[in-house]
Amino acid sequence: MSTRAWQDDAIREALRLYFIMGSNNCLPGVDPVQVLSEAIRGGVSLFQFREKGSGALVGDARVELAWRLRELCREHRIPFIVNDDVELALEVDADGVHVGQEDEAASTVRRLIGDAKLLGVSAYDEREAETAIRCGADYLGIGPLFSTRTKEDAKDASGLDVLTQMRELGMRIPIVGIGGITDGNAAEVIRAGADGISLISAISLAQDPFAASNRLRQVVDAAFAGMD
Ligand SMILES: Cc1ncc(COP(=O)(O)OP(=O)(O)O)c(N)n1
Ligand SMILES: Cc1ncsc1CCOP(=O)(O)O
Ligand SMILES: [Mg+2]
Repeated sequence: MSTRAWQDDAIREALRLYFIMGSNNCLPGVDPVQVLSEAIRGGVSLFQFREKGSGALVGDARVELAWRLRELCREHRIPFIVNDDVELALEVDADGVHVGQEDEAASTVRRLIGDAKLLGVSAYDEREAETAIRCGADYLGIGPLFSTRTKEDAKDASGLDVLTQMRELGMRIPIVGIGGITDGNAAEVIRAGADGISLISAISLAQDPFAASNRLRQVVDAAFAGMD
């Protein structure tokens, strides 16, 4: 029997609108705490702190921002995930960690964080997905599905067939799509088999993060309602 604290249905619900952000993803002069606050008000269901890449905060400033965003999520009962950095996740008592293929091995991360925290793993194709599941992933981030300018070292866009094929192969693990997702293609991602959408720029660079996340949440919820 699994000793994991998170049930798949609760994970699927949390994945619906998964916002990822670091301070360098925001418009110049815009406070990331304000962006996340507005995004949560608009319907974000899960948040990942991803402070990396050019212009990212480092050292104490990075940890300080993690704490502020972590507290905001706790206040609103939104799970808080840390990208890449297990030590930081443990320090701020995050709800989980997300790692990719170039990061610390998923099996090691699972051992370090235990069964009470969520483990998200990125996968580009079915083979990486199968390995991630064997290594203890609670959910998969599949992508980039569409082309993205946000991640400097992103692979080429895969398109949506990878999602359809994973479901056809019988993979039932909670899945979130990532990469170039907007309100114009979000419904297709859900219809292809994802439990939710994860995105950065469609919210972090929006003039109105509340309106952007509200619209995205409506598109996702409508796509699920249309599949009933
Ligand atoms: C939900 C989600 N899916 C995929 C990723 C990408 O992870 P990774 O490939 O490790 O790349 P970085 O984000 O670390 O640059 C993600 N962060 N979140
Ligand atoms: C972190 C990450 N992993 C694959 S694509 C990507 C960036 C997603 O950003 P955007 O939603 O702005 O395309
Ligand atoms: Mg990573």
